[in-house]
Amino acid sequence: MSLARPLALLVHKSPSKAFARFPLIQPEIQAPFASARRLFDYLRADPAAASALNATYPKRGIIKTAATHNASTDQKFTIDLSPARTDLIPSALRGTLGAQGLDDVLGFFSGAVTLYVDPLLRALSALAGADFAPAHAARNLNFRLCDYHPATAAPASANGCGAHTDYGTFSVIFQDGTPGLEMEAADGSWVPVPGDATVVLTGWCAVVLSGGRIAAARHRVRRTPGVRRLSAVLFAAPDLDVALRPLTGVVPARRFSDTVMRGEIDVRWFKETMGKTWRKREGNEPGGVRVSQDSEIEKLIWG
Ligand SMILES: O=C(O)CCC(=O)C(=O)O
Ligand SMILES: [Fe+2]
Repeated sequence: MSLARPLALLVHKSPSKAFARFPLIQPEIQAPFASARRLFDYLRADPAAASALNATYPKRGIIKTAATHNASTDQKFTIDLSPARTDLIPSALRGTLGAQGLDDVLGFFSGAVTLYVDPLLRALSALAGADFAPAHAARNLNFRLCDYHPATAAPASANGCGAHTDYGTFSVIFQDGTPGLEMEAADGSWVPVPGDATVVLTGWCAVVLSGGRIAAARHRVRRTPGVRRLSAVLFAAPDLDVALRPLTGVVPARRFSDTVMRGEIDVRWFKETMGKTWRKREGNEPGGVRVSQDSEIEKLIWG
């Protein structure tokens, strides 16, 4: 019924049969997981350092540890960075954390940006039949480290990260070799992704900009009790002032809501609105945990 083509690339040496239909590319860079682990361990052992880091971004904080006391939310810890946030860290703290793994982590993300952002924007442009580059000129990027640590409020829970669709254009997920990431197949079943694959997933903004010619990939992370898993994710989204509607020149593959077609939603508003339900699922904003944030977004986008 729809022409939508999901973009799910796996960078994996020995592709499993389940992903044979996806294009595969060789891994070109590895995330520094020993350094990421060191950074999480250092910040969790030193609450004063964690508070000092969070004070550089008082709106939301940088390291999030709600899972230590909240059993019903995602059972993970995250460190959310961006080029702008990193610049706000005072130099003494930056030096301390740099030696505790942050330098390696930021060096890695900067290499990943160089290697992945332009080629992936070109790939999406080819799928959509319109140029994605102008809407991404200002580089609205976020870097996230996830630590699915066994010691959380619900150590036996399998819920590492609830089912969701990323809000932006694409996300590149680097994994430490531990399985747990799953992608939703067309029939609604969950397909495990090999733990050593690097995965490129598209998000809601890719769906809208491409006029529905690119689909978004719903995914989740399941935990194995007692097993620690780390991931590093590079998120790319359109510039905040871009109107969230099909790019000029795109013939929509399906009907969007009038709100979207009139260009009434911009990326800043969409990110803020989606982020709210997101943070509830992750336990970083008060409110009930929603079963699905995606149905609400679908209503807004498809009308
Ligand atoms: O940890 C992972 O593999 C995925 C994390 C994720 O989907 C997210 O943070 O949006
Ligand atoms: Fe995600």
